[in-house]
Amino acid sequence: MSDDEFRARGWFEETKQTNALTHAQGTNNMLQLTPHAGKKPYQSMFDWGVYFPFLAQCLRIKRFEYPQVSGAAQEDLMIQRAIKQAAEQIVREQRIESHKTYNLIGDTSNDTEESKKYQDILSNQERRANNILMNMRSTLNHYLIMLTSWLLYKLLPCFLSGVVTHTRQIETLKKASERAPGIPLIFLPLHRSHLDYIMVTFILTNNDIRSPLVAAGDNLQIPVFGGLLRGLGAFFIKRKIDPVVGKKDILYRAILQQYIQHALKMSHNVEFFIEGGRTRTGKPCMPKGGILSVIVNAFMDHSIPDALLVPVSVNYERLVDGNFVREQKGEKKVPESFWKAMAGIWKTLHSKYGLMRIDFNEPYSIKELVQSYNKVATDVSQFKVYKPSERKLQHNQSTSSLYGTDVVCEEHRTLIDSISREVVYDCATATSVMSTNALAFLMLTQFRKGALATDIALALDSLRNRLKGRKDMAFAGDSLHIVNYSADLLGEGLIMRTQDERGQTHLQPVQSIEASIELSYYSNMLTPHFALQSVLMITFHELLSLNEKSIKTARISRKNLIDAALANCDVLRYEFILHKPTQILSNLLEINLDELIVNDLIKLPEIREEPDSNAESRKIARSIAAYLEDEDDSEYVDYVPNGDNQDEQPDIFLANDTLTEQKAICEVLAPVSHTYLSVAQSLSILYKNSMLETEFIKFVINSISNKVNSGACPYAESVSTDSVRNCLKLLEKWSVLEISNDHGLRLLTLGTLYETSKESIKTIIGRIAKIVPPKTGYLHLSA
Ligand SMILES: CCCCCCCCCCCCCCCC(=O)SCCNC(=O)CCNC(=O)[C@H](O)C(C)(C)COP(=O)(O)OP(=O)(O)OC[C@H]1O[C@@H](n2cnc3c(N)ncnc32)[C@H](O)[C@@H]1OP(=O)(O)O
Repeated sequence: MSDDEFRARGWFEETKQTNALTHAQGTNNMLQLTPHAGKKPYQSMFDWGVYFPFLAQCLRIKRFEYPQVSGAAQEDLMIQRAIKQAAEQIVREQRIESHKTYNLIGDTSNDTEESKKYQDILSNQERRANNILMNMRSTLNHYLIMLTSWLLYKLLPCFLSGVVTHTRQIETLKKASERAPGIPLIFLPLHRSHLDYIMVTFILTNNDIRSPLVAAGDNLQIPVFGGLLRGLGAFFIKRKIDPVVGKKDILYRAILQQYIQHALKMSHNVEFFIEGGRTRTGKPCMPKGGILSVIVNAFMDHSIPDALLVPVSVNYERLVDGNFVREQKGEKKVPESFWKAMAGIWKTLHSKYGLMRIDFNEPYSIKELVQSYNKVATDVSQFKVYKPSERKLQHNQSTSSLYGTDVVCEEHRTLIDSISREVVYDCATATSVMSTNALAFLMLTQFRKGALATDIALALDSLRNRLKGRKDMAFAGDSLHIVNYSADLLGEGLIMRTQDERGQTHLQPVQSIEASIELSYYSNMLTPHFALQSVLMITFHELLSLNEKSIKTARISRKNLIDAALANCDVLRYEFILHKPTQILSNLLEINLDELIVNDLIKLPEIREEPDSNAESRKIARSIAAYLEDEDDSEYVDYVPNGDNQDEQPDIFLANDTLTEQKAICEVLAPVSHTYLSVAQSLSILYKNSMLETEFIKFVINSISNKVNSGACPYAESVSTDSVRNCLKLLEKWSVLEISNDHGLRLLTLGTLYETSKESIKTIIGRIAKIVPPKTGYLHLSA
C-alpha cells in the first residue's frame, strides 16, 4: 500500500512503546488507533477530533444501513409451509397416541371437530413461529454500536495492554467488501473468550467495515445483557436444535435457515463460532455444520452469488473469562446469569490480562472453495464431485441443510464437513503464539520438575527458532525477559518462582490438578502444531521397543513407521484435526518425519559416499522449503520421499545424542494418551453392564485423578472431560461402544463383539496403548 493510500484510509502508524513484548512490524494496537481522528500529519489544528480522538472516532465511523431481517422472514413462504408441516406432524403424533385411524388432514372425511382441532394447532404453530422469530431477531443499531465503541476505547485499556491487529489484513477485508458490496463476509473465529465477538465488531466498526450479525447461544439471553447484545448484532439460536432426540424441530429449523438466508440476501455480514462454543482445553474443537450448511446452501441454490469466508484467529496472553478447570474435572458448568456477568466484568476490570491478538486471515470465496474441492474430486477419482444439481431424491428429511426439502445429499454434507474442518485447521494454524503459550508449553514438555529461568530462556530461544517462518509469534525481544514477563502474567497459582542461594530464579509448574489443567490450556495452543511429530516420535520409540537392539543399531524402516503412525493418527481423529481435507495425511507425516530428521531427532544411515548423503539432505531440505514456501500448493503435490521407489527407502535410526529432545516431543501428546488409555482400561466396568454416559465419565475422571495422586500418571492435566468425551466418540466409531439416547439420557453399552469377550477389550487397550510413550526403552535413558 502506498503512503497516500495509507493516509487516505486515515491510518498512521502510532509511535510504539519500546517494550520487548510489543507487537511485530505491520501491526497496530487497536486501543490506540483512531483512523478518523487524533493527531495526524496534515490534520487541521481546528479539528476538534485532534483533542478528543476517541469521541470523534466513534462519531465519525461509517454509517451503514442495518435492515431488520425478522420482517422479511415473517413473510417467507418456506416458513409458512413449515408451520403447516409442523401442525400436521402434531396431528399425526396425536393420532398415533390415541390409536385412532382417520384420514389425512384436509380429507373430506374429516369431521368439523377434527378440522377445528387442526385449526387450533395451526394457530398455535403460527404463534410459536412468531415467538421463535422475535426471540431470534437481532436489532443491530448503528448508534448503540457507536456508544459501545467509545466505552470500549475507555474500558479496554484498564485490563488489556493492547489489542494487536494486522494493518494489511484489515486492508484486505476492506478492499474485499468494497470491491464486491453485495457479497457478504462470513467471519468465523475460533472461540476462546466472550471478548472475541466484542473485539471483532469493535475492530470492524472502527475500520469502516459493516458490523456482522452474530449467532449467539440462547443461554446468553440474560436480563439487560441479552437486549444489549441483540442491539449490537446478536441473533439468538438454540444451542441444541432438536430438544427431543430423534425428532426434528422442523419449524425451528425452517426459521433459523430462512432468517440467515434473508440476512445474507440483505447483504448483512454474518459471524458465528464454528466450534459451537469456547474451547475448554485450548485446542480447537471439532466444528459444527448447521449454520455453515445454510450459508453454503444459499450459494448452491443461487440465493446469493457468493460469500467470503474469513477465518479469524484470536488469542490472549491471559484468558479474560477465567478458566475451565471445573468443567475439565467433570463438574457442571455454572449457567450464565446477570450477576455472574456483572461479577465477571468487575473482576476483569481489576486484573491485568496482557495482550490480545486478533488475525483476520485471507478470505476465501465459497465459490472458489467448492471449485477447488471439485478439482480434488476429479483428480482423486474416489472422491465425489460436489454439485447441487446431482442431488439424489430420497424419502427422508433434509440432510443438505437445516431444513427444507426431502432431499438427501451426502456429497453436500461431506462438502460442509470439509469446509468447516478446513476453516478450523486454518484458524488454528494462523493463531499467533503468545508469550504465555510458549512458556506453558516449555514447562509441560521439558521442565515439569522446574528449572532455572536462564535454562528456560535458552529452550525458548530454540523453540522460537523451530517456529520461525511457521507460526506467527506475538512477542519479540530477549527470551529471559519474556520468560519472567509471562510467568508474572500466568501468576503464582500456575508457576512457582523461587530464588536459589546464588540469587538465580527458578521456575516450576505448580503441582496440582487444577494448576496443571489451567497451564495445559495455554500450552495446548502449540499442541496441534507438534501433534504429528509427536505421533511419529511415540510410534518410533514404540516400534523400537518391540525389537530392542543396542542403542547404536536401533532402527526401523521408514515405511513401517509411517504405516504405524497413520494407524495411531486414527486414534486421535476426534482430538485433533491433523490435516486439511485436501491434504493427504501420509504426505504430511513424511514431511514431519523429514523435519525430525533435519532436527537430528531421528537419524538416517551414515552413507560413506558424501555426494549421495548430501543429495539426500538436499532433497529433504528442498521438500521442507517447498512446503513452507507454499503450503497451499503442497497439499496437491504427491510428495514421495527418498526417490520414487518406496522399496529403496533407507532405514531410520535412533539418534542417541538427542534423547532429551525426543522425550520432549513425546511429552506433547503424553497427557492425552494417558486419558485415552484410562478410558480404554475403564471399559471393563461396562462388561455385561450398561451405564449412563455421565456416570462413566465421572468414573474415568476419578480413576485418572487417583492415578495422578498416587503418582501412577505423571500428567495431572490428563484429567480432562473433553478428551474423555472425544475418546468415547472414537470408541463409538469403532463399534466398541453403543450409545443409545433415551430422552436426553445417553446410555453406554459395549458393542456386541466386546460384550461377549473380555479379550477383545484387551485388544482395544493394546491399540490405544500404542499412542502412549513406552514405559521402558530408550526414552528413559534421557531421564
Ligand atoms: C463496537 C461494539 C462491539 C460490541 C459487540 C458485541 C457483539 C454482539 C454479539 C454477541 C454474540 C454472542 C456470541 C456468543 C457465542 C456463542 O454463543 S457460540 C454458540 C452458538 N453458536 C454456534 O453454535 C454456532 C455453530 N453451531 C452450529 O452451526 C450448530 O450446528 C447449531 C446450528 C447450533 C445446531 O447444533 P446441534 O443441535 O448440535 O446440531 P448439529 O449436529 O450441528 O446439526 C444440526 C443440523 O444441521 C445440519 N448440518 C449439520 N452438519 C451438517 C453438514 N456437515 N452438512 C449439512 N448439514 C449439516 C443438519 O441439518 C443437522 O441436522 P441432521 O440432519 O443431522 O438431523
